[in-house]
Amino acid sequence: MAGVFSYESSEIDWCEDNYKHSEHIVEYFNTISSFFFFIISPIMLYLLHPYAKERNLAIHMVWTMMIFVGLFSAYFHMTLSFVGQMLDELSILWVLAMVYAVWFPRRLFPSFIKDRSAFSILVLVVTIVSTLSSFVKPTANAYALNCFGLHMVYVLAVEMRCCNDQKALRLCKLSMVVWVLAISCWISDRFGCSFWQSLNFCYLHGIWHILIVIAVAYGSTLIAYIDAIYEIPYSLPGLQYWPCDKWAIGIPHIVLKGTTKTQKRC
Ligand SMILES: CCCCCCCC/C=C\CCCCCCCC(=O)N[C@@H](CO)[C@H](O)/C=C/CCCCCCCCCCCCC
Ligand SMILES: [Ca+2]
Ligand SMILES: [Zn+2]
Repeated sequence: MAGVFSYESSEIDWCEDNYKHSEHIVEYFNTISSFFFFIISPIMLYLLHPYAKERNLAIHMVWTMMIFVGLFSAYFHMTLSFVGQMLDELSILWVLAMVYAVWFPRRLFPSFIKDRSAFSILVLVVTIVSTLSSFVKPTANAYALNCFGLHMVYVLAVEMRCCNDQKALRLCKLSMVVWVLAISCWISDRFGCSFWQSLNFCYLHGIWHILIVIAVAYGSTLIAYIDAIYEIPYSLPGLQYWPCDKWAIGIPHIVLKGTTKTQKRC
């Protein structure tokens, strides 16, 4: 039993050299880069608050759980233990489940689903089954998670087809580019390690950590914006960048220019 906690008990070993910078941390750069989740998550929680307050406070679960993804990712790369691997992957699975439950467009629900509560129960059942199956062949989990990720990207692309808001279209292109770069780093680290070792550059998985957080921040804001347009249209949602809207890059967030629940009551 203790074996599952022991260093290097996971079948997965990323390209970065083990114990290169510390005798206690197996993959140093991969561990350090996981802390990027701790920087972005509180900012996203703060920026999404006006929209979450208006729509549903459960939305905050997404970025709260992302803090745990960062924590478990750091623990996994620090130890490369089997427990670390499962915590890392299962935390991602449950964030994805949360994203589906709160943001999956109602128009795309299967015909036998009546409302979002019924859809959330379906997501919960699928997630529990996936959690149990993840112990059958743990090396396959990461590929399954990327397939769910790919499905989210497809949903976003479908939703953006009839959008003519220039700011949203630009954000969509940017998030897709960052996601493609991120997934290229992940695949290249997994399958092209000997090439990167010959160049003495084994940091692609750490770069993936940084890029995927940015892609999720951009993509989740966009899907939340589309959700706000359909679900709380009276609040006149718009997109803005933090810290300065005029800058070419920044962190996108939703601003509500119309009435809110509290104003409606008055
Ligand atoms: C369409 C917009 C929806 C955006 C919301 C997507 C929600 C994504 C939920 C969690 C993503 C966190 C991923 C971070 C992983 C960091 C930990 C890590 O590196 N783990 C690896 C082992 O160390 C493991 O091998 C990785 C497995 C693959 C995870 C796949 C996650 C899919 C992410 C999809 C992102 C879509 C962004 C869309 C932008 C257009
Ligand atoms: Ca390694
Ligand atoms: Zn990782």
